[in-house]
Amino acid sequence: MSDTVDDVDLPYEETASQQEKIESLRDRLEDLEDQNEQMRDSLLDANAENNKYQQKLERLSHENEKLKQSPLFVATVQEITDDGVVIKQHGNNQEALTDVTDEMREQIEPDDRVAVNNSLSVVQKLTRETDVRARVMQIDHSPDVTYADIGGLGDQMREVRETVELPLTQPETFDTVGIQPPSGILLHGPPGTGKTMLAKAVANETDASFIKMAGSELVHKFIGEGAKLVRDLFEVARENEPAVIFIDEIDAIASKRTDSKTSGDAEVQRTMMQLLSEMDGFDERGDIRIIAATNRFDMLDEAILRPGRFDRLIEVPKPDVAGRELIFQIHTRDMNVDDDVDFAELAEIAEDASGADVKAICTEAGMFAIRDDRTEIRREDFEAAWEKLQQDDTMETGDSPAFA
Ligand SMILES: Nc1ncnc2c1ncn2[C@@H]1O[C@H](COP(=O)(O)OP(=O)(O)OP(=O)(O)O)[C@@H](O)[C@H]1O
Repeated sequence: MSDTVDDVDLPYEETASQQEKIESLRDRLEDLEDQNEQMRDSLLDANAENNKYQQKLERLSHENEKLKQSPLFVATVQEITDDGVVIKQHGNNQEALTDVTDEMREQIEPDDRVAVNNSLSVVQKLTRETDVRARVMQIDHSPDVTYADIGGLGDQMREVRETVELPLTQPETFDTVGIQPPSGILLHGPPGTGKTMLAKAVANETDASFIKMAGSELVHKFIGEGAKLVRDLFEVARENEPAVIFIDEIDAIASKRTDSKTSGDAEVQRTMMQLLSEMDGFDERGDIRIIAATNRFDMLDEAILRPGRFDRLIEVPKPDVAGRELIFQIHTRDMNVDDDVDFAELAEIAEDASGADVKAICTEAGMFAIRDDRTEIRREDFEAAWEKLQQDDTMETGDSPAFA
């Protein structure tokens, strides 16, 4: 708006008469008014158009949100072709050819997992966070359990160290002796006896990542994905070498074959086969050790116990009286315990308690002291805690005194 009168191109000659100048200026004014009118119309049209697009955008965003909210299905990208994207749906394993936006096409690649809606359009690519594998697989780069935290499992600890720690820390010893280190070890025994702790401790003491997968979650929650998740598990371990893979509740994917031919069984079989084939390729696996755990040893399929697979079986029983005493000492390390508390005596009383039970007794004893407005935990607190635990357990299970 810096125009001054001097800049304006006057619509008349300097020599024109006053009357002619006025006429010319009036004409120019009319022209300008017309132009102004036209521009205002265009502006109004553009505004109306803009509103229309704005509304459309809002509607589409809303629909997009709705699409994302309605249940989505998980599929794996098989192939990206000029005709569209071939996806394989999880659950029914059916393949479908679907179209994707250019933007999505750039983001995805074969083997990616994607969420699809009812009409099988790809709505989003699953990232590691949203991806189920992040939910079935827990990766702990430095677990905080040490051997000193485990009470009463001397023999088991020695065996775990020999079979897991030695191949990781001194692989050359095995080369010199000319034997292959055991492939996988299987810890079996009642719940809450320290199987997970053993696996975590050995990972910690060898500076290995601890990668845990729960067998039951694998087959019950992520139907149709078991085999892929097992493949992913080993891939993640390779990315995080040295690593200890811990498969908890392995019975869920490796129980004896049943005669029933339901699709669920077929899925479990596929998952187990994948696990076996990963284990059979163990030689190339480098710094990865595999530990599995089960409370249902009797249920296991022989196939997983063959040489080269889980060929080292370690029983992790409930602690004996000396073990319970040690576990009491471990779990009261940071507690303000009265001098009159005798752990040997408590260990006698808490007969049949597992390590997890002993821990629960300690925590509960602390709660009794707090409720009684005390900061020191007395012998009667531990006794009351054990009583309570037994009662709770009888109410829950109707039988066993010790809970899992
Ligand atoms: N031997 C033990 N020494 C010290 N604490 C123990 C011992 N066993 C169990 N605990 C306590 O119980 C908790 C549960 O143990 P853990 O998860 O290792 O048992 P688990 O055998 O893997 O059980 P599950 O079969 O139910 O998975 C541990 O975090 C620990 O506090």
